[in-house]
Amino acid sequence: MEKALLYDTTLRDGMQGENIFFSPEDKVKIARRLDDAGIHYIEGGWPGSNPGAQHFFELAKKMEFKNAKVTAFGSTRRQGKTCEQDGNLQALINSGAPAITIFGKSWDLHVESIMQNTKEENLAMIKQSVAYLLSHDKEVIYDAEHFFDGYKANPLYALKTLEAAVEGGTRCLVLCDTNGGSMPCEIDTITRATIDHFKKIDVPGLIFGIHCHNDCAMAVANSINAVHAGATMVQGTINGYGERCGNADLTAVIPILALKMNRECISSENLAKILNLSRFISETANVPPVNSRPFVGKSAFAHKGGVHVSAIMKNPLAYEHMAPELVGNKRRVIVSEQSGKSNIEYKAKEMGMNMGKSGVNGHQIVSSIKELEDDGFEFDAAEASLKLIMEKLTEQFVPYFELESFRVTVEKDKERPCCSHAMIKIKVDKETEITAAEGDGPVSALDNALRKALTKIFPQINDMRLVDFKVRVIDGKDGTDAKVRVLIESRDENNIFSTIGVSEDIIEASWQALADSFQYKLSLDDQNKAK
Ligand SMILES: CC(=O)SCCNC(=O)CCNC(=O)[C@H](O)C(C)(C)COP(=O)(O)OP(=O)(O)OC[C@H]1O[C@@H](n2cnc3c(N)ncnc32)[C@H](O)[C@@H]1OP(=O)(O)O
Ligand SMILES: CC(=O)C(=O)O
Repeated sequence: MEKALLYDTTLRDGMQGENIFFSPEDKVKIARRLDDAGIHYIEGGWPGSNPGAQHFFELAKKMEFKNAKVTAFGSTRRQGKTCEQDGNLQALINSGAPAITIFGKSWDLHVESIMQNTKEENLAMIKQSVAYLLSHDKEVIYDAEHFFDGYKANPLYALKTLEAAVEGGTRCLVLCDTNGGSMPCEIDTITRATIDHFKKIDVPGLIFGIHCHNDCAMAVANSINAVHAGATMVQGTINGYGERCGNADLTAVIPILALKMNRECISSENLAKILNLSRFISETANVPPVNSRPFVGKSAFAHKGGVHVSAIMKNPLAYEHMAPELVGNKRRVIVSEQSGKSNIEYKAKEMGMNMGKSGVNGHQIVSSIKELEDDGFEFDAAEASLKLIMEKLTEQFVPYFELESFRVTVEKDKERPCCSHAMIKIKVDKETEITAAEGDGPVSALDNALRKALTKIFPQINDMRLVDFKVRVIDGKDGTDAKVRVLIESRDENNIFSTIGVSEDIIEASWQALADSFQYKLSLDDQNKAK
């Protein structure tokens, strides 16, 4: 089995992505998770760039890594300075990182018009900087910035820059598609030609790496093509964060290398941590996870079309390219207007529901759900309400409370902000409860009043809180008024669940979603007790 080396640059190139920021302490936590997942190199930042990066390397000196080597990133020395005079090279050495990655210029356009340098001085900068860092007992990885664009413009010079790095002593050349504009076939051809060139020179122990940006949505494909053409190291970031459109997403690259290309790079135990690693990093970056992200997204193994669900119930291979558990993900079935009876049967089993003795079958349930979706409901976003509807349709619904009436008032005067009050009358076990409460808004007042009424009888309600509230206006059909769809997300100690309400009136729609969340929470607790 051929080996692949996994090089993560989330903490450096990932942080060059818009809105991505990690404090040094965040970086420590992320580095631990990357190490725990078996990543081989963790690039911690550019110590010559900012105090935060330097602080991370101070913290990293005290850390023990079981799998990974920490790498500090920087550039070759500046023109007109010696290596000893170059603050950036000194900061790399002082970082204490055992490995150092420096980038140098491969494209004559950058050498001449951007650095306003000579080609010869650029070669000297590369060779001397590599040699200088090696003389300080560092492993040196050479990132050939813009290598593919440089090769296309002037192949002989681009190869000379790599030769300079090898003459300086590095044994790892990383070919970078810095602008992300290369196509997979170009990556393949140029990587092969470059590797063949160095085979003729015969440098013992020389390996190649790849670093791709995603400007043409090709970063993963280009990285995989480079490996196919002979590269060993793949640089990328978790979730594909990075400059402009990002880097090659390691949450896709790693499963592809391990499962599709049979490269020795990660144990199956660590591969199953990829989903949690992806979620942890998006949580730390405070960026919502992308549902459609291959392998690790919530929808990566979600089946919505009835034809698909019917088939995967017979054999998951029918619509899944791999078992979701291999990357820590799971299969999901969604019920919607695109469903057939199979979605209902699958869902009922998953929810631990039998179809009841009502004589209602999957076909009848699915057509009722299609009618509700036509009215504006959206059950793929509200599985708790879906369960309650299925219970109602199969005559298994046991209400914990019934609404008699509610009244909500909102007051505003020019002196004070808005203030909402709700009064609610409900029936629990033939007893009538009347309560009133205030809230920041009408839904919060209603939530507080219902909570107050139910807490006396069901104290477990206190474990549950409303965490998200979304309203969407849905176009009226057949000349009717526009409706609103309210989605509420609630959370208790162990569960997150979503409920839905639809009405022409926002308070009525909110009430439906709110009432479903309390009903669902109480039935969930009873089910758990019964287990
Ligand atoms: C492809 C990549 O993603 S490489 C990584 C890019 N990442 C970053 O830029 C983030 C960190 N950068 C920084 O904090 C700052 O840009 C610093 C500290 C590195 C440099 O800051 P400054 O000294 O103020 O320079 P500034 O950012 O304006 O310009 C970059 C300089 O580096 C030079 N340079 C660029 N690449 C290289 C290289 N490989 N070798 C030597 N010098 C280089 C440029 O020619 C320019 O030089 P100039 O100041 O003589 O014009
Ligand atoms: C080195 C690097 O980040 C690049 O070339 O894109």
